[in-house]
Amino acid sequence: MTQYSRVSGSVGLITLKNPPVNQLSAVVRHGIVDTVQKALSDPKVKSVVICGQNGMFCGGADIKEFQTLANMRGPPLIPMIHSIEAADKPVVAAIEGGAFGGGLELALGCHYRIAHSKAKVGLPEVTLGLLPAAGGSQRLPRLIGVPAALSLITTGRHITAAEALQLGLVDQVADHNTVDAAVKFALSVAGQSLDARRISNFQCPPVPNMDALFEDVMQKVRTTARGAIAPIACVQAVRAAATLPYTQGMQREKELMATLFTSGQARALQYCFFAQRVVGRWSMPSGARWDTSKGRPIHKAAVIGLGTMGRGITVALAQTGLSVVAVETQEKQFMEAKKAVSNMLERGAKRSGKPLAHGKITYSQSLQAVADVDLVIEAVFEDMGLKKKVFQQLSAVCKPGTFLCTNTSTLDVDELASQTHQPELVVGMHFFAPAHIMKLLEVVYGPRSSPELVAVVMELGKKMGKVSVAVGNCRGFVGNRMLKPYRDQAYFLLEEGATPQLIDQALEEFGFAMGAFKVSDLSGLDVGWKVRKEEGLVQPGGGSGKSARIRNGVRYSPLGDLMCEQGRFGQKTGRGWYQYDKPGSRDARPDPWMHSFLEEYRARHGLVARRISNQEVLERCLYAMINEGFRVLEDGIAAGPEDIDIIYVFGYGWPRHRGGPMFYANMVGLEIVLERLEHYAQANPDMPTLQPCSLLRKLVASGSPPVNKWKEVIKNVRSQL
Ligand SMILES: CCCCCCCC(=O)CC(=O)SCCNC(=O)CCNC(=O)[C@H](O)C(C)(C)COP(=O)(O)OP(=O)(O)OC[C@H]1O[C@@H](n2cnc3c(N)ncnc32)[C@H](O)[C@@H]1OP(=O)(O)O
Ligand SMILES: NC(=O)C1=CN([C@@H]2O[C@H](COP(=O)(O)OP(=O)(O)OC[C@H]3O[C@@H](n4cnc5c(N)ncnc54)[C@H](O)[C@@H]3O)[C@@H](O)[C@H]2O)C=CC1
Repeated sequence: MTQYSRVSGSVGLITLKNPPVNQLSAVVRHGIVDTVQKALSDPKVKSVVICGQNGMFCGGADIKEFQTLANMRGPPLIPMIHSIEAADKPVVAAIEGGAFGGGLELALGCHYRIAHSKAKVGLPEVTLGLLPAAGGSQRLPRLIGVPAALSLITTGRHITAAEALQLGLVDQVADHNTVDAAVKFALSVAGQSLDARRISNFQCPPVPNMDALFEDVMQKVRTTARGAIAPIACVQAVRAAATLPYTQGMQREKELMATLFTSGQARALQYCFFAQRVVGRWSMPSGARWDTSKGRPIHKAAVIGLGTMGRGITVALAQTGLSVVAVETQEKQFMEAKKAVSNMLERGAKRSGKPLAHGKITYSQSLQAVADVDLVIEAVFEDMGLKKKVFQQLSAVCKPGTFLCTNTSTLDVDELASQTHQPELVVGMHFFAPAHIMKLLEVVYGPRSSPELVAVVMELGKKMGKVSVAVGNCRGFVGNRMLKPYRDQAYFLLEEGATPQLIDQALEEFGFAMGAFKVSDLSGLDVGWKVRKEEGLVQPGGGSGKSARIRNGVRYSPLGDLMCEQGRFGQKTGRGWYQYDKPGSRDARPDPWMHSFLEEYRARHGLVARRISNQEVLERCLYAMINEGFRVLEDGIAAGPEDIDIIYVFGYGWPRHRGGPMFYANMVGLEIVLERLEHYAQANPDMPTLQPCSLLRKLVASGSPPVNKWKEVIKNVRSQL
């Protein structure tokens, strides 16, 4: 709703009231239209202030209304904003908290904008697969110029009040009560001419070499968009602002929005927005939940092992303001880590403009140094024997009640918990490299893990700026478990006739940041090789005969092992599935050696290369992964499809505009996914990961309900077990 009052004698004060973020639902839009009308027709009112309740101006259109066009009743935003701009009394927006999307567009229709110093503003529509279509794409470039508007609109980034002031987006910044400041300001401008304040009448500030600017921006946007259409439409809309009169620009904005609005991409991105919030409301099979489990404050934390991961985790913890004890036993690593952490912190401070967190870290080469910490994150080598020893030591050294966490990427968290005196105080905190940058944190609980600990770790993840997803314990947890069948299929396709480039290109065209083989080169082929050797899967020389490509009755590809035997570990050795200029270089080039290697391999194993289509690459890699996702749901390892999708979007480079693997399956059609899996499973009886999982069959049998209804089917399936 919207509240109206007259304050200071002659100022009409309109307050948006719609928790949680005063989003512009139909009722609010009605309220604005009515109260603006009231203020403008009241002769006692000389100026108007629009603000939002609870320290928040407005979070934009009500995204929930976008689910169906039929929901979008009530006065449309565009004429509402026009009538504010056309008013003959000054209208001032008092921006506290934030003005985003339609909220900022509303403020741009006002004649003046005053923001609190802690407020943020932005046009994040692009992140929802849309563009600022309530005049934002036309007014913002007219106000702050084309280059700055392009930067804000194509990225959707939120900017501070200080930056907004510098850009001329707001007129004043208030340190104290913004509404009071706006009322005072409104009194001071009452009666003044508004001709120069209506942004739609402005000309865009001229840009030298405008064609070149737009070409350049479009090229950059196309590269980073990875197939997303909204950023491209945003550039086109701003171009219309720069080249067309306002009314025609608005027409173009409307046309572009109509295409975006009905696109599957907008649905996927809006699903991701809500899914990200759903995963914060975690639950455990025991019934413990986010709203009934209370954590306790963590003041001091420790990191054990300062290798690749430990360094990033130390930085992420220190940046939250915690005291951190960083432990590394090897002298060389110890010295290098200190320097590396300090550089990472400096770079982080430069990027964020926040003060350095150096002083909060103490370094030690002894585990004894962690005796008084509240929480430990272990990040030593991926070796069960070593980790067990470290957990036994931690259990002996740490004060009672200390939370013990492991950053293992695959090992059994329960087995580690069983090494300690208080197994209920052990969970996995699976960070992704680089740990201080990557947004995803998988929080892995076991059957004995205490809800208090899960609450603590989820909260800590939030403080570190992570998107934390609570999942159950199994090999590879959710992310790496689902990655295995995806990677296996990529290897099998190589055997059958594909090349690394062909497969990667298909996956990158789909929208992945990197194809499976580029990722493998980046993370190092030797990592998986070590694990496979420990599991007894590796036969020197790749083995021969029928058994060479079968392990435990299941198809196995020794290709990765053969690559490692040749020292081709990926980027680190300058040779992997691709070749690189030098070790450590990132520029992947196809390697002609690969052609003869694969030919020779196929000849040895009696395989005849065939043409592999992009469609087969996508179906086999993605549907195998999705099928495993259904198994993860069936096993209760993930609470719902949102958890899986968020893990993939934030941790594995899955294109956000495709919503995550489970949402994608829903978009494709579950019956189609099932049919294709059946087809491939029949052709490859030695690949059980292609055998459709029973949950997928049950979902199809129950009419392929939309993704937000899957939990009900899963509940029924699980109750029948
Ligand atoms: C042909 C059709 C023509 C149509 C023309 C329309 C053109 C347009 O211009 C379209 C738009 O406005 S699109 C909307 C643009 N606004 C945004 O993207 C802001 C989204 N919200 C945020 O970024 C953060 O919530 C924010 C920064 C605001 C606050 O962050 P916090 O971390 O403090 O809080 P959250 O946990 O994110 O959110 C709290 C609860 O609020 C819900 N929510 C947030 N924004 C919403 C919004 N705009 N609409 C509906 N619900 C919204 C959010 O879901 C959460 O609730 P729960 O999910 O229940 O927890
Ligand atoms: N590298 C990656 O991309 C990811 C790794 N992980 C997991 O993180 C853990 C660490 O991996 P990385 O950082 O890559 O390994 P790393 O080999 O770079 O670092 C491990 C560090 O632990 C130190 N260390 C070994 N024993 C120790 C002990 N008893 N006390 C103190 N320090 C000790 C080593 O000296 C080394 O510096 C592993 O469990 C791994 O599976 C998880 C996610 C991603």
